[in-house]
Amino acid sequence: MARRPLPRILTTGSAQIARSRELARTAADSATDVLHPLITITRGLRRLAATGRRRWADTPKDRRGPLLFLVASVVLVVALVPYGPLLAVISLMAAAALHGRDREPAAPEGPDESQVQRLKSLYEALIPYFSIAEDLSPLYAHGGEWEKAFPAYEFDESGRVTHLVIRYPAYFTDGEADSRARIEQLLHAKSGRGREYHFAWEEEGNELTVTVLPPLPTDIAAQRFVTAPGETVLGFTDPTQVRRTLPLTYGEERRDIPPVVWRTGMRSTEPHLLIMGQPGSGTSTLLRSIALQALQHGDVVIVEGGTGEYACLTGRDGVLAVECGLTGALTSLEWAAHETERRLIAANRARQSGHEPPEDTKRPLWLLLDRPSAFAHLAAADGRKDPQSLLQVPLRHGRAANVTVVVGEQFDSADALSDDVRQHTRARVVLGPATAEQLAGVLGALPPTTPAAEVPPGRGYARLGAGSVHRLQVPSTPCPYDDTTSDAHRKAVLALLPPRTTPGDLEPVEAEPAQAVLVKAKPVEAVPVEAVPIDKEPVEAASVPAEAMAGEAP
Ligand SMILES: Nc1ncnc2c1ncn2[C@@H]1O[C@H](COP(=O)(O)OP(=O)(O)OP(=O)(O)O)[C@@H](O)[C@H]1O
Repeated sequence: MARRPLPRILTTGSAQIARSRELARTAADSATDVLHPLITITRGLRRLAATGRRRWADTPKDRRGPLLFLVASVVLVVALVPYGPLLAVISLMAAAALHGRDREPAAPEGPDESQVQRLKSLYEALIPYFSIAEDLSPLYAHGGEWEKAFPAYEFDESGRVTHLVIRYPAYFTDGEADSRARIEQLLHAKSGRGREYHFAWEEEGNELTVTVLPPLPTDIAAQRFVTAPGETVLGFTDPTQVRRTLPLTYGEERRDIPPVVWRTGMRSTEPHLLIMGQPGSGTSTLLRSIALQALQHGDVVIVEGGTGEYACLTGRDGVLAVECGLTGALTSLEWAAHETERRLIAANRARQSGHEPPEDTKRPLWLLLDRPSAFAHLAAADGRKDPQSLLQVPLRHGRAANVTVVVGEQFDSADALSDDVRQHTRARVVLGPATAEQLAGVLGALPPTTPAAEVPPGRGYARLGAGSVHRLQVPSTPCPYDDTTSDAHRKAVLALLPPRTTPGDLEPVEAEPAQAVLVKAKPVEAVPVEAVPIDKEPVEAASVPAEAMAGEAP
């Protein structure tokens, strides 16, 4: 069959067509330039009309009548005012021109080339971990589709991953800490260097969500936190796991930050705290912060074996003792052990007789020990008791007696901690740089985040009982006599100190108001004393049961 010839225009006129196309395009461009204001105003009018329609649809039916009346009145007034209609038209055109302007060009969708490259290399790196030979249609395979494995991703301005959802096959052993750790290490090495990543494993959906965590704020000064009695703020954390926030003052600014709140007292499941860290990591600062909060509602005994700098607390209302020497430490802790027993016995008696526990058993008593291991060494050299042995009763029975023990210690002296301290401190904090072994040893679990490249003082992790591990930043609570720290932060601490009530050099033994109260309370029961005409001081009558109580204790 003979071929039909092509129309002439297609065979000979291609150059002409191209020229005509060019001409048409230029004409269209010029027309667009000329008509641009008109196009903008038309677009604006369209948008204004759409907004008006939407508003009308959103207006409840019962309000439409009055609205219509209002609009009609405005139109009438405008129509009657001299030049009103002209002004109205000009205003409408101006508003339309304003609304009709071109909006910001939409950001290009999907990752750019370098981002695709990053995701691809991450995908390739995960293949050995997320595939097995028996899998006939593996999600992870060389040359496979990374889009299926990474359903969601976000990048920062520098092109680094800030959020990534990773799908993995159901046979991956995501319940095993080692398997998880391998993936977390790989992701950190490949895209997280210098930043902290949070890993959320969703075992049911076989998905891992990786999120970059912003650094925790380091500029929070000591202040009165909005907490209930029995609550102590250890520091501040990420909003990912803590729903509660505290309103905080930052100079003149106010911000809401999620806190790590530790509950103490009778109903607490973690009534005592252990803080571990490297030298200079901020353990003394945290102890000072706890002391300032504790003094709001209770009494504090401080035993200092390091360079904790608690001089600012000496002689303040509620501070029963600040001990730096072995003898003082032993005396204070011995008293604290007896006081715990006394409180227990008094509370038990009250319970048995169907009364409320006496008031003097309810006031919280805090024993704060900074580096007690320093005394262990001294005591051994001197052939005396290790002060830590006196913590046995407060640690074992403190919860029922409202006695709380906080121990701060350095990693290199961890061996010197007594078994009681290890067993009964269920609230744990690690401050400063720490290895995975150290973190797991103290917290009993690894944090769900990668280690920070730079660890500021007061940065670490907290775990309350069997709860999750939280990142933690302790509020800056410097010793106010330390003039190397910020003036504002020192002043903030000074403002929180209770007034001085006793001379700074008083011995703790003299500061035993609780026992004195008990002694005075006793003669009420000792009715026979009143019946017999003996004008003895009640102190003598009461001193017998007080001693007997101490003797009864286990
Ligand atoms: N949360 C914090 N915010 C700001 N600075 C802090 C914080 N914690 C500690 N620092 C600063 O770090 C330094 C060391 O703190 P601190 O004395 O509390 O550490 P430490 O662990 O007790 O060490 P050491 O036992 O060697 O004294 C101090 O200068 C202190 O001001």
